[in-house]
Amino acid sequence: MAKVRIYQLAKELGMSNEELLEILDSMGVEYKSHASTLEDETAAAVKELIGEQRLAEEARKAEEARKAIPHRAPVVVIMGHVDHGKTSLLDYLRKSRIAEKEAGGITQHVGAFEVKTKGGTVVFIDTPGHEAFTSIRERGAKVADIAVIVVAADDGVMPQTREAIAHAKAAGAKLIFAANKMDLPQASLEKVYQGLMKEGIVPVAYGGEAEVLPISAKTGQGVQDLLETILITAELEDLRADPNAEATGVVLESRIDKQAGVLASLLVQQGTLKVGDYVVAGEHWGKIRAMTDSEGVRRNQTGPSTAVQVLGFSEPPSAGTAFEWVPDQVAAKEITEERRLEREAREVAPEVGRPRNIADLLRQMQGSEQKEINLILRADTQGSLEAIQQILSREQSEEVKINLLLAAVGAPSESDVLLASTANGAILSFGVTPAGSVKKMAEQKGVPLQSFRIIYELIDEVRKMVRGQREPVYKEEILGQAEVRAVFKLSSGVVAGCMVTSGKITRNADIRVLRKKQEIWKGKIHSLKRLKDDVREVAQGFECGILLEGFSDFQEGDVLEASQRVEVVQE
Ligand SMILES: Nc1nc2c(ncn2[C@@H]2O[C@H](COP(=O)(O)OP(=O)(O)OP(=O)(O)O)[C@@H](O)[C@H]2O)c(=O)[nH]1
Repeated sequence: MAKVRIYQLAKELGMSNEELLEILDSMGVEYKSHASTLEDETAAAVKELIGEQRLAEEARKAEEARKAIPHRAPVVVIMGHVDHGKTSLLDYLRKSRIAEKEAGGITQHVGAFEVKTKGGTVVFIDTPGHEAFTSIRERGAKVADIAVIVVAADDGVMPQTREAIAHAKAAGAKLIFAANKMDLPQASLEKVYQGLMKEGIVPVAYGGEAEVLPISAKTGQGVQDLLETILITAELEDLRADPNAEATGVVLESRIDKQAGVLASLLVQQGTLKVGDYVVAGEHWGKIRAMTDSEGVRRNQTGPSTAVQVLGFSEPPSAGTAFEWVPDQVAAKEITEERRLEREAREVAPEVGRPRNIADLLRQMQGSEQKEINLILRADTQGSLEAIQQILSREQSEEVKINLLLAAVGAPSESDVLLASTANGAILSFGVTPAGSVKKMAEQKGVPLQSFRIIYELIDEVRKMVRGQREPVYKEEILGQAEVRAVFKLSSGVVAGCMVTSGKITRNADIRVLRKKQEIWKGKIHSLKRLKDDVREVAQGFECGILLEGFSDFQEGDVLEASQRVEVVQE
């Protein structure tokens, strides 16, 4: 390699000769002038140094830019076991907020409400429960920064408390615990502490990091402390949002009102939403005609960490969908139309790319340094659950970590599927059978769900995965057959006009051409059309045009057999 002269390197690095000479001086490199040549190693060292300096400068600028963005209020969701007091806590917070205002203030249900304290504002999502929350998360939007997990202090940690913890963690929310019903004589903070410790959560009182606040949603005792803890947690999280950015956020709720039309509650997370703006949410769009805040006040605009009810969507967007600002109606229509078409294509396409069992999950992680299997474990009894957990913890290896999202007694539920889908995890059940609806949902979402009757078979499965002993085995599955009824020679190639005589022909299938039952060619489809349209599949009884990749010598009466490779689930 030709040696580089100082002025050449300066040019390459986009700096002046003087600047580069200064750097060379600081490195102790000797030279005569800017025309002197540099050793290869010296040039490489200079480049590395400059690269590092530039990276540091970029990081500093990025941090400066971030700091210039104002803080925003934390958004909090309340979760917990049934009857532990989620609704009561929300009611208390809502009432205390109204009491601070003039009596008689009309509140408006907009999906979230603000509680203002001396230390700052906290936004609470109006609906308790983790399913809704996780389905929002599953759609890719993050709605809550903090989850308050309510645990009734007379009852202690219960199955849904565990689920709530798992869901909140999977969603990346910070957890704060509220030991509720402390007004009851049988309430025991100690019981809540013990229950949490069993889940591996160590309360501050025991030297750990988990904030556990004793409260009563009935009397209001401790609620102020809870609010303060939320604000402190939020401060540590350093939550910021740019009010000048294009508005984005999440649809919290939507419904059709007989008089007003479509009402949607939106949580603005970034930017400022204004009356007159166009927004898209999933496959729906709207022009914001009016906005009302939680106090029932008409607004012309609203900034980050606020919820408003808006008028202007022509159809209700689904709760949990992210929304975003778009410049005009043309963009709104085009984007929503594109999304609709994409969904339709997905619906007819066979599920590809989605993991179907743990081996697939692991393969997807190939390349990452430490693989982590996210598992949900369901078992018939606490005893078997603990036994499985203990053995599993020994099965982890340097490369593969087993991360138990949730270990609970009872059959896998739809909420488990949501959780697994969000966290890209798998569900293993022992001695319990998932309901048909749960299996179906798992299938739809591509969540691996496997049931076992013998503990060691379950362990064996995980062990094989962890040790990577299991190579996938495929078998061929025949999808269907089509008969060639006519041959068309077009400029694009020779198209076989076919009738699907059994099953279906899919666009991605492997094709075998059979003539008098003998295979004469094997390969892939180049295009599959019904009438003039490209389609993903054609079912029995329908005609279609098939162009193959590399075969054109069709004869009437040839049979095209479609098949696909499926992984054999090994026992
Ligand atoms: N004594 C006492 N009772 C409470 C307290 N908080 C809630 N309760 C009572 O506990 C019961 C359940 O409270 P909810 O607020 O409905 O509980 P939840 O968690 O929202 O219940 P679900 O919505 O069914 O999951 C109600 O009868 C409440 O009155 C409290 O702090 N003290």
